[in-house]
Amino acid sequence: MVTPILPLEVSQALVKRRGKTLLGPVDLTVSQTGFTIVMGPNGAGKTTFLRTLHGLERLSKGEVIWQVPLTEARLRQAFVFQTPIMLRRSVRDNLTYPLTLRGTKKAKARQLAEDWARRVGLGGALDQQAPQLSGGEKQKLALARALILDPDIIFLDEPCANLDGRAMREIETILLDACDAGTRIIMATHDIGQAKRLATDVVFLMHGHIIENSHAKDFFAGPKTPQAAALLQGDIVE
Ligand SMILES: Nc1ncnc2c1ncn2[C@@H]1O[C@H](COP(=O)(O)OP(=O)(O)OP(=O)(O)O)[C@@H](O)[C@H]1O
Repeated sequence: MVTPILPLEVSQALVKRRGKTLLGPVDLTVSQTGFTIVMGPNGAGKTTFLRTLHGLERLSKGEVIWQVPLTEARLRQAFVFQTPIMLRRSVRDNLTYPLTLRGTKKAKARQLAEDWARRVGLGGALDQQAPQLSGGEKQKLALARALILDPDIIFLDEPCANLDGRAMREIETILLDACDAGTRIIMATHDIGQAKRLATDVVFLMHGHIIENSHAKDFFAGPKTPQAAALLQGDIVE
């Protein structure tokens, strides 16, 4: 049996750059299942927080501990950036590339690429050059490219920023399906409606600190902090 990589234990994690604290110290346990939405105003540290969990940020102090060795944990997680970077190749090649890098046979990789392209609505675009796709299509390709590796956990940094309602809904459906299939999801968003539609729990950040970490139902029914209450009311939170 494969050892689960979760729960993830974040202990006193601190990220400082040039004397400025960007994040922390933060403590958090990421459970094995669920859809965590990370909220907070601009500059609160959401991106830094996601990057820290994923292992992209050098910690000034503290630890991020997976249940498996780090080299293995790295291979079993994925990150989707707000502005995805596409290979200057076809949609098909963008999808097969991460697989062949990991040793998947060419025919199998092509098969999976075709399956995933279809699942995200890009079945008709397999031979199109990826950089020529629309913003929403690029985001769907970025998602497929992450999910094709069947990660245990996926981090997403505002994947729907600048997308219209239809593209957003399509991406949300893909994410909810992945979550139902057992992929742990942690996603930053500014969109309160989206947070309500997707979250099982919410991490609310202010000035690099987690000031709330609650079940989504509790958070949206009655946030514990005035900052979160203000944000949910549509007030400006700084
Ligand atoms: N490499 C860096 N060096 C110095 N400061 C940084 C660095 N990266 C981020 N910051 C600062 O850290 C703070 C947190 O940034 P971060 O991008 O994590 O916030 P955010 O909540 O994701 O913001 P937004 O909602 O605007 O995307 C900001 O004040 C930012 O300017």
